Amino acid sequence: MIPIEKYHGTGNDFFVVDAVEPVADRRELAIRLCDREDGLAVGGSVGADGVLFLALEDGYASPRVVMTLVQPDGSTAPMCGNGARCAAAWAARRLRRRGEHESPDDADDETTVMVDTQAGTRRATVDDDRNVTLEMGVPSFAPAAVPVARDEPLVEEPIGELTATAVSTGVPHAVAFVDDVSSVDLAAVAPTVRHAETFPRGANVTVASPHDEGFEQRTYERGIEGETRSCGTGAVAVAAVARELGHTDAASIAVRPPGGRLDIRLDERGATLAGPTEREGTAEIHIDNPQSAEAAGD
Ligand SMILES: N[C@@H](CCC[C@H](N)C(=O)O)C(=O)O
Repeated sequence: MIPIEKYHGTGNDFFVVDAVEPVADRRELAIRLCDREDGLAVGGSVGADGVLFLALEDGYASPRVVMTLVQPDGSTAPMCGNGARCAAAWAARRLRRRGEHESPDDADDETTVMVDTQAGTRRATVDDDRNVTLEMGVPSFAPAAVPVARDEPLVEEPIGELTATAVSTGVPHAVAFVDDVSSVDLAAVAPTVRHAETFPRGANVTVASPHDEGFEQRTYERGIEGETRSCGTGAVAVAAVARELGHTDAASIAVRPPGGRLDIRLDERGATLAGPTEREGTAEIHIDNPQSAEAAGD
């Protein structure tokens, strides 16, 4: 039996599997468990936006968690903002249970964890209420970084029915500002942008519109091929593009995906992404037949 935990960050939900577990085919497991109709049911929902395989390495001054995200279509993503926040919350919970979370620069009620992703190592702080603040690096508009198949940054250009700006926040996003995100038929307009030739590795498609304290956000994700309740790299992309296009000069920007609120800070050192995480429940699966899993509850 393989233990599974379920976490979400503002509605972007993930199964978590400790990397020590003997999973021979991670792709096959993710495809099966994440299916929204026939996948694994935990905490009142079926399936998930991905499986996080996490390896906790605690022999460092700040413990590290090595994160691999396998998405519902079996692809891996180099970065996931909400996934990395959930990974940090998972690691902090383990460390606290072992009584190992103290490090010299930790505040009393915070745990610092380094999250190793394919996009780089990101520092995360986790408070007692499972709010996680994650360093996200410097968003890049450089064509090679996104990547886009051209020599100049792609800024406010028409692609399909959207006017998009391309940015990398660890993964590629095409961000389009619209009057009202709720009036966009994202399932209809996003696939043309997501598969546009200008994005050789595809793109996540994020729409944003002004909101009292910041911006509303909706994202159609690569690897899920549909809209998610929240996307952390997308929220940072909204903030970065808003700043680039002169829609805001605020240092702290609230971005509201359908699943909650994320707070982004931007300065010359890079972006931080902050918001809540939640541990929804647990299950155990037989690796040969994950669909027969029984939710164990907490
Ligand atoms: N939901 C994630 C982004 C996950 C990766 C994305 N689907 C991709 O393939 O680029 C987030 O919170 O950032």
